Amino acid sequence: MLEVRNLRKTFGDNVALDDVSLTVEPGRMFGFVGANGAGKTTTMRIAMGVLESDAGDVRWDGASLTKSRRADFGYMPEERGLYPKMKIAPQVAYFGELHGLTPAAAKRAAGEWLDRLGLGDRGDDFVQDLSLGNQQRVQLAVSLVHDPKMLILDEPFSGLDPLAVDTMAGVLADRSAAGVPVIFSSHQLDLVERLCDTVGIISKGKMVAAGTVTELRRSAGRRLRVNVADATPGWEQTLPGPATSCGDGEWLVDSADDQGVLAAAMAAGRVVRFGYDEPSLADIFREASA
Ligand SMILES: Nc1ncnc2c1ncn2[C@@H]1O[C@H](COP(=O)(O)OP(=O)(O)OP(=O)(O)O)[C@@H](O)[C@H]1O
Repeated sequence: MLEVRNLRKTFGDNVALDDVSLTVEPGRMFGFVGANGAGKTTTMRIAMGVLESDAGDVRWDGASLTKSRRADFGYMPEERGLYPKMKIAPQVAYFGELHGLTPAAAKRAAGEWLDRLGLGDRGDDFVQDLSLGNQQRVQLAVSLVHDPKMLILDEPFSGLDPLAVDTMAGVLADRSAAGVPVIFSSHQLDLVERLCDTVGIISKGKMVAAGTVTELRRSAGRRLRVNVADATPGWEQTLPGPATSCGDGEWLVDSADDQGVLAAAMAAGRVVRFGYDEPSLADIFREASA
């Protein structure tokens, strides 16, 4: 289990992280979301020991992280980190050896991961000759080649086509199912909602919400969605709570009085839609980041 506790980090006067904590449990996929500059990369860099925090600590399985324990982690940095003029298969194997695999084991694992990621026939190509999306697959192979105990990935899905997204998502889900804690940052909230057990929302250096998507939905509060065909204009003023128009006669109503909303709608005309509206992660994100 990875525990990030009370991190603080400043760059000059800029407070990049202010008391940031999060936990990634074994077999869980944690989606780390936040606007540009919110502090995701800084948090992950500190977790990987690339950057030092001013305060707070990072623990792995209950103990402080040391360099050698971090060697068991797989990391996809935001700035990536491949050698453009080196061939793909030897490069992935080289990173495996850096993490302690024997040359034979590293070569075998590199071949297996490149096959799995759809690059089995590109092993002799130079990295610089691959498309950006394929370079990203190689970067994923590099982060996985040594069978890491923890995966930390900075925007692994950015710039990938839908098929590559599916491949990447499948690999991460497999690793997570095998018990590996996985944390990744992303701006693709639909993807995070689909893949992650737990989500953390960071805004201006502070964690403003964390939990399962169900928990976040519950705390965001439910609203009623109602649509009345041919209603008299202004009927929404009879509702027992503030209403926001969604267009085409549909309204979102902030009210715990569901029967009161239904009664007002029925009095206004023919009710063609009525029910609770589950906020999407995008809705929750907008609210939490406001
Ligand atoms: N090396 C650095 N020197 C100075 N300021 C930095 C440095 N790295 C990050 N920052 C600042 O720290 C804050 C957090 O940046 P960070 O890169 O962690 O955000 P992020 O959430 O990863 O953003 P994005 O989604 O754009 O990648 C920003 O204000 C950024 O300008």
